[in-house]
This record gives sequence, structure tokens and C-alpha cells, in this order.
Amino acid sequence: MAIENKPEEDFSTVIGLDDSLELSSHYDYDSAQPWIFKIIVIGDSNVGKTCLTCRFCGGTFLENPEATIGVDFRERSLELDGVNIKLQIWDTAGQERFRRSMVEHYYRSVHAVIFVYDVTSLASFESIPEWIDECSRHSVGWMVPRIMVGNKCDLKERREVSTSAAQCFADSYNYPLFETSAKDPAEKEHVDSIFLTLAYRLKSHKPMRLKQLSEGSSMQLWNQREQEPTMCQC
Ligand SMILES: Nc1nc2c(ncn2[C@@H]2O[C@H](COP(=O)(O)OP(=O)(O)OP(=O)(O)O)[C@@H](O)[C@H]2O)c(=O)[nH]1
Repeated sequence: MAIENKPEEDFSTVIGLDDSLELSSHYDYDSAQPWIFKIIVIGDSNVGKTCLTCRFCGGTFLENPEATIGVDFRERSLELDGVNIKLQIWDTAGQERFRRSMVEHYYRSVHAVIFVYDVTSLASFESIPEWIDECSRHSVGWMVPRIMVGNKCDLKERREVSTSAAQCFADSYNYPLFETSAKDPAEKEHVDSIFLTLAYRLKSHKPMRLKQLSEGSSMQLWNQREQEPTMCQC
């Protein structure tokens, strides 16, 4: 569902608009209410963000998706350890001209960020620092988990980004790295597991995350780490 022109008030029932953790704190752990997590998927145009999110939310691969304009909004409900979880996936536009007016909405109250690059495009991998900077500029909290996904691994002969280079980069930021293919049906469960890993992390960190809100010193430490990634030795 495209939500380019949807007023932000419409989301206020499911996403706290002022703080990433506001939403989480609305729910008791034993409540029947789902825990709703907003996950944004960002990266260059054409890396496969739409296909990855469709694979996870719909189970299918889109052969010829249109370029995303603004944002496409998908969701999937899960039950993890008896807790109802709803993952709200924001598939953002990679093209600057299609994202300009929406950027503020992407980052507001986000619970997790997925950086996607295309393993057959070195340029898309080299853009990841810019996407990380954009997150920082929009004040995405230090406790918001980030992961990196290298997509299109089915195109083995066209690979331009090695696993070791990507792993080295991801390690320098302390981000988990996943390589997969939205297209390859054999990777369907792997795509699921990427999102499930995030869901588990969000669920299990919730009590700690709420506690850490008041811990200013650790927030400062994390910011430092994000701004100054350790040097890769590769
Ligand atoms: N071979 C292969 N092609 C893929 C894969 N994922 C996506 N594609 C193709 O890559 C093209 C771009 O996919 P999209 O999902 O629209 O890319 P996007 O990152 O959402 O692009 P924007 O909406 O412009 O930001 C399409 O032609 C897809 O069919 C994959 O895993 N393998």
C-alpha cells in the first residue's frame, strides 16, 4: 500500500510520533495487544528493497516492480514466544527525487533499520556510509538496531562485493551482515530469518531499551562508536 500522501496522524495509533520507544511502552508484556515495530528498509535504488519486503510479507518475488515513490508500507504479524508481534515494514524509495518529501516520515519513531545493497553493484555498497549518515542526521537513536543485507546473491557471476569486504565493513559498525536473494526461492526462509532475527532482537531488548533511555552516558559512548567506525584491516 503506498502511503505517500497519508497524513502522519493516521499512523499515530500504531507508531509513537515523538520517540522510538513510546510505542513499545504502551503495551504490557502479557497484553493481547500486539507489539508493533516499525522497520525501515533503505539503500540505493534498484538494490531490491521492494522485492525483499514483498518476499517477507507476501512470500512472492516481484519480477518487474515499479520504482518506489515515497514509501510502500507492508506488514506481517508473527507470534514469538507467545507474544504477538506486528512488523510494519517501510519500503523506502531509493531515488532521491522520489524520497525527498518523505524522509522525515521514514525516520520518525523507527524501531530498526535495514541497510540494503546489491552484491552485483559496488556503487550500492559504497553508498552505505551515506545512508548511515542520513540515519544519524535524522537522530535515529543509538539503541535502534541496524543490520546490513547484501541482496541478489543468485547472480554469482556478476558479484562485485565480496563477503569478506562486506563483513569487514559491517564489523566496523558492529552491524550484523546477511547476504541473500529475494529472487531465489531457496532463499525464502533465509529472507524470513533476517526479519525474524530483528523481531527477536526488538522483542528481547525491549525491557533493556526502556531502561537505557535514562542512561545518558552509554548513549554518548554509542554515538561515538557510530561516528568513528573502527578501521577495517582488510
Ligand atoms: N536477480 C535478482 N534480481 C533481483 C533481486 N531482488 C530484486 N531484483 C530485481 O532488481 C530490480 C529492482 O528491484 P526493486 O525491489 O524494485 O529495487 P528497490 O531497491 O526497491 O528500488 P527503488 O524502489 O527504486 O528504491 C527488479 O528488476 C527486481 O526484479 C534478487 O535477489 N535477484
